[in-house]
Amino acid sequence: MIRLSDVSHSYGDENVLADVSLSVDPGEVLGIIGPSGVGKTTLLRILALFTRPTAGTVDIDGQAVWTLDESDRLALRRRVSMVFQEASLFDATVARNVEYGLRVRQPWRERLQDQLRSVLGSNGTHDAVSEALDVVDMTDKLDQEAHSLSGGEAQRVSFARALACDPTYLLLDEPTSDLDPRNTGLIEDAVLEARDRGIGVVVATHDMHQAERIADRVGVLLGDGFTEIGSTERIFDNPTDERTRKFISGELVY
Ligand SMILES: Nc1ncnc2c1ncn2[C@@H]1O[C@H](COP(=O)(O)OP(=O)(O)OP(=O)(O)O)[C@@H](O)[C@H]1O
Repeated sequence: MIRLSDVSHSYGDENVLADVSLSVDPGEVLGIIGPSGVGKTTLLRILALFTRPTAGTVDIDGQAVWTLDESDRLALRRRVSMVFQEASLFDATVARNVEYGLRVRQPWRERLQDQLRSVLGSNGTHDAVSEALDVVDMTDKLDQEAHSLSGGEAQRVSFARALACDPTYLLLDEPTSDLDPRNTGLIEDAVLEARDRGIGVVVATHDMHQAERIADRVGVLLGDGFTEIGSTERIFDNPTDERTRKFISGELVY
């Protein structure tokens, strides 16, 4: 479990998050909804251990990550994959892009072992790469150059790159904000497949309907913290906080 307890974060004088607490379990989808600029990316970066919060604690499986030394923290960080809002692929084929994600996440000992024993499947592609591309329906584009992909395809490859590492936790920052309905549906299906594999998925989105479709629990980020966090059904059908109710009904416009 990743757990944030009373986490606050500021950039200089600007307080972005205040006393945020949440937990993410393997095998669930947690949706973080809130308007643009409220701090969703900051929250994901804290969960990914990229950003150290100004205050509060971040635990992974009971270990307070910011009290650990660098190498122990890096070992925990390898269990978390993040997909950014913009797909950032290298100038190489789809397969190489996904494989690269796999390699950089491997501890050097495993990389060495992989080089010593053959890890290639019959078609010359690492099994984890093919499987991850299959989840996003991109196996037929293995050899295509990344720069020639459409925006939706590139985002699906980014997703596959994150999934191929076999993370315990997968963090997605507005994964479909610029995508058409077909690509959005493919990514949403892939999120559910990741969850069914036992991965804990966090999806930050300003699209509350997306959260309603795919999340098991939802946290509503308004102002500098959660107005509430709970089961998707309860948050959408019976919010206890007035600001949540207004945000979900569209009365609260940012
Ligand atoms: N590195 C940084 N330095 C200074 N301010 C920052 C930094 N990163 C984010 N901010 C500020 O923190 C606030 C929250 O930003 P953040 O990107 O976390 O929000 P968001 O909810 O993800 O927004 P969006 O949905 O538009 O991406 C914004 O006011 C932003 O300008």
